[in-house]
Amino acid sequence: MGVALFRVGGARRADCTAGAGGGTYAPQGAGRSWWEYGGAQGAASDGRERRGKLGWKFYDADDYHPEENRVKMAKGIPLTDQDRSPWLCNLHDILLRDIASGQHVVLACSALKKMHRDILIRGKDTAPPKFRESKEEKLAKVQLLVVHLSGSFEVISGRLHQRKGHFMPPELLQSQFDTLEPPTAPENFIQISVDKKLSEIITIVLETLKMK
Ligand SMILES: Nc1ncnc2c1ncn2[C@@H]1O[C@H](COP(=O)(O)OP(=O)(O)O)[C@@H](O)[C@H]1O
Ligand SMILES: O=C(O)[C@H](O)[C@@H](O)[C@H](O)[C@H](O)COP(=O)(O)O
Repeated sequence: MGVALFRVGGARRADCTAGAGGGTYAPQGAGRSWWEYGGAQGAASDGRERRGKLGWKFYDADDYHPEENRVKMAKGIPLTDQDRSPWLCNLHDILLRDIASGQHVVLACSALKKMHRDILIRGKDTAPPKFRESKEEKLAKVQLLVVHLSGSFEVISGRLHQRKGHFMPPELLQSQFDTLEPPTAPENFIQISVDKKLSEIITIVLETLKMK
C-alpha cells in the first residue's frame, strides 16, 4: 500500500547491514533510484510495467522475504514489525548497494507504516532524525517519490481472490488495512486509485517524475 521512488545517495546504517536478518534472501541488481509500494494493491504489476517503460531495474519485495515470513503469511498469520525488520533492512542494503552503480531502480513493497518506509530509506536507525541525516540523505529525501496505490477493501480483496500462486492469502488483507499508515507530509508522495487502469497509473507516475 504505497509506492516510493527514491534517489538516494546516503550511507548504509551500521545496524542494518546485509545479513541482518539471516534469511534466505536473493540480492541482485543495481540502481540509484527506486520506488516502492505494495500491499496487494497492484504494486508488483505496476512496478514491472513501469520498469519496462523506464528501463529501470525492478525489485518485488515479496521475493526477499525470509522463508519463515512466507510460512507465517501462508498460514494466515500477519507479520509483526519484528518479522519485517530484517526483510526491510535487507532491501535497504540491496538498494543502497545498487546506488553505487548509478542505475535507477523500482521497488514494489507493502511498506505499510511510515517506519517501514523509513527503514527502506535510511536503514534501521534509532537515532533522532536531526542526528542521523547527512547532507546527502537530505538531498536524497527531496528526490524520493512515494506512490500510494489506494483502493477499497472490496476491490483489492476481489483481485486477491483472483490472484493465483502467491503466498499471501486474501484473509490477511484486513490486517494490512488495519496496519496501513498512508503517507503524509513531509513524505514526498502521490496517491493513485487502483480503480484506474494500469496504463493510466503508469502515465500519472511518469508525468509526476518528469515534473520532479
Ligand atoms: N490497476 C489494476 N487493475 C486491475 N487489476 C490489477 C491492477 N493492478 C493489479 N491488478 C491485479 O491485482 C492483483 C494484485 O496485484 P499485485 O501486483 O500482485 O499486487 P501487490 O504487488 O501490491 O501485492 C493481481 O492479480 C493483478 O493482476
Ligand atoms: O502481494 C501481496 O499480497 C503483498 O505484497 C504481501 O505479500 C505482503 O504485503 C508483504 O510481502 C509483506 O507483508 P506486510 O504487508 O505485512 O508488510
